[in-house]
Formats: sequence, structure tokens, C-alpha cells
Amino acid sequence: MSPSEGSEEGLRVRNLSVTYRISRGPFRRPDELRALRDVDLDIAPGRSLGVVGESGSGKSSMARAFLRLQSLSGGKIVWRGHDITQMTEEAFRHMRPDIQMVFQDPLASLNPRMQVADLIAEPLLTHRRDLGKVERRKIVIETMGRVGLRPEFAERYPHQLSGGQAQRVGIARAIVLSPKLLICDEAVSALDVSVQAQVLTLLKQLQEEMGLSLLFISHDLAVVRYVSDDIIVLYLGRLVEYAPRDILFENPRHPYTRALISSVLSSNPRIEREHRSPPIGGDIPSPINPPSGCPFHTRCPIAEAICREKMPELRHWPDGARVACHVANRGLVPPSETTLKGMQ
Ligand SMILES: Nc1ncnc2c1ncn2[C@@H]1O[C@H](COP(=O)(O)OP(=O)(O)OP(=O)(O)O)[C@@H](O)[C@H]1O
Repeated sequence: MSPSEGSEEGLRVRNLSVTYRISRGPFRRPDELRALRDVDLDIAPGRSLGVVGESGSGKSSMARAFLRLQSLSGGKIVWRGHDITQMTEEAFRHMRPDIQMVFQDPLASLNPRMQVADLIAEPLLTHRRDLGKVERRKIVIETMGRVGLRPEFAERYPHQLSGGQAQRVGIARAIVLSPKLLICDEAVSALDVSVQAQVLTLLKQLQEEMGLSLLFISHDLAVVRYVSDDIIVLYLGRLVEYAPRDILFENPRHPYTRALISSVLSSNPRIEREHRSPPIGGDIPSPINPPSGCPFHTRCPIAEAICREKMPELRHWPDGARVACHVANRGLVPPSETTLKGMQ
């Protein structure tokens, strides 16, 4: 199986590039910070794609680009056959209900002066002006049920909600317009671990029930694993590995992916003992002045001369994985079965 190929119905992203200009004073030329470079990805209807990478790898820039909150320095984002980067404002406004986002900090993203029912009704007021008050209320209560909020929550204010309840409101706002693509940017990172599991289960359930395409962005590989059919791994704005979930975990080929898996496992000493990939060392290099060749070579335990000189191309493997590494699969032993079971 290969990562979901883009269809006319889903999301197809090609060469997505985002560059920021960083000003260093009035008399100096601004620096270029290339937050994303030539990223390709596809999400078919009803499929979920996880995006994982350390802080600064470009995950949020990607999420913002899909909502046109971030301009591109190159590439295209094609949603159901239409390039959203080329659309007029008017055309994008019509399409906007299709693509919704769940944010990281649920409380910060909710207006503290609005009650839950009004918060959930807000997108309807903007995009479904055809609805009357009674119909709107009905949709709001139905949506609350879908995300596991009892009707008595309708009159509550954000400060009266727990983190998990607030995130359920955030999810309700995102699904109330029956979107087709849901983007979750670190949607459970601010929640306690036990609440994280509940919210992830809810997202998965909604995805299945509503046939949503899900783009799930997180720095936490264990979380991404739980919800994703396919996973892409970003490093310094570059796509380094893209594979169906089970293939990525059973046979991670990029040394960075291996290191990420290793760091997820390090809380369990038994598993760490059995896992032979060394943990990731060193700091992420500056994205303003990235290393030559492969951007990971400065931290890579198996880098060779070519890695310092030449950026590796994304190579396709027969099992559907795509890996940008000159020395992929070399020198490291895949995690054992026991290791993988311990991650579940
Ligand atoms: N508005 C901006 N202006 C300048 N640089 C930016 C801006 N937004 C992000 N960056 C830089 O772009 C790079 C990618 O940032 P981005 O927030 O997309 O990454 P991320 O993977 O989501 O990281 P995090 O998890 O820390 O948010 C980082 O080096 C960041 O400092």
C-alpha cells in the first residue's frame, strides 16, 4: 500500500514552500527563513495524514497555508481539483466551510464572553445565513451530542469548562459546518494525557462517521500514530519520510524517524534497551542558515561524506514509503516486535 494518492476529491499538495523574511535592522538585507521547502502530500477522502516533526520543522506554517493564512513562496494546494492558492477571495470564502481547523489551546481560541451554544453557532451565522434560529439551535445541540457535550453545557462560559470540554467545543465549532477536511494543529498537546486519549478517540470516531479527511499535526509521534493512516516526517522544513503508518513504525528508514521513534520509547527502559537506534543528539540547526547537503547530517549517527554535500532526493520504496536519505536503511537495526508492542 502506498500513501493515499491524491484524487480529484481530496487534497493534493505539490512543492509547498513557505519563506519568511527576517529583518535585522534598517541597513541590512533581510534574511530568508525557509520554513517549508518543496513538500508534497496527498490526502484522499476519509483518510488521515499525520505530520510530525520537532519544534520549528514547519508544521504550523503548513496548517496556516491550507487556510490561506500564510502566503506561499512556491507550490500549490489543490483541494477537490481547485488550486486554493490561485482562487479569488470570493471563491475561497465559498469553499472555506469544507476546510476547518482545531487549534492547540482550546481556551485561548474561545471568546470568554460567549456561551458554548453561541460559540458553536458562530460559524453557522457566518456561512449558513439561510438557517433560522430554531434550525440553528437544533444543529448546535446535535453537534454538541456528536462531540460528547450534554445539552446543559449550552449555557456555560469557557471558564466553566475543563480543558477537555473546551477542546470538545473547539471541535464542535470545527465540525458544525460539516467540513470535508479537518486540520488539527497540536490539538491535544495542551491536554492531560488521559484527556488526550479521549479527544483522540473522539476525532477518530468523527472522522469515520463523517468521512472526513484529517490532517493531524503534532510533535508527538505516539499521538500521530494513533490517528493516522499515513505519516509524514518533517525536518527543518523538508519532508524526510512519508509512509503508511505501519510501514513507518515497522521499518523506519530515515535516521531522523528512527531517532524520533527512539525518543518516544525512552520512557520505558525495557523498550529502550531493546531498541538499537541511538537517541537524537544536538540542537536543531538554524533554519536561517541550514546545513549544506542533507539538513539532518549534523545530527545523524550514520552520515557519510555525500550527506554533507548533496541534498538527497525523495526515493520511492516498493512498500510505499518515500525517504530522503542517502544512507537509508544502512547501519541500523529495525525496532523489534516487542519494541513496537510497547508503544501501543
Ligand atoms: N511569522 C513568522 N515570521 C518569521 N519566522 C517564522 C514565522 N512563523 C514561523 N517562523 C519560523 O519558521 C520556522 C517554522 O515554524 P513553524 O511554527 O511553522 O514550525 P512548527 O513545526 O509548527 O514549530 P512549533 O511546534 O514550535 O510551532 C521556525 O523556524 C519559526 O521560527
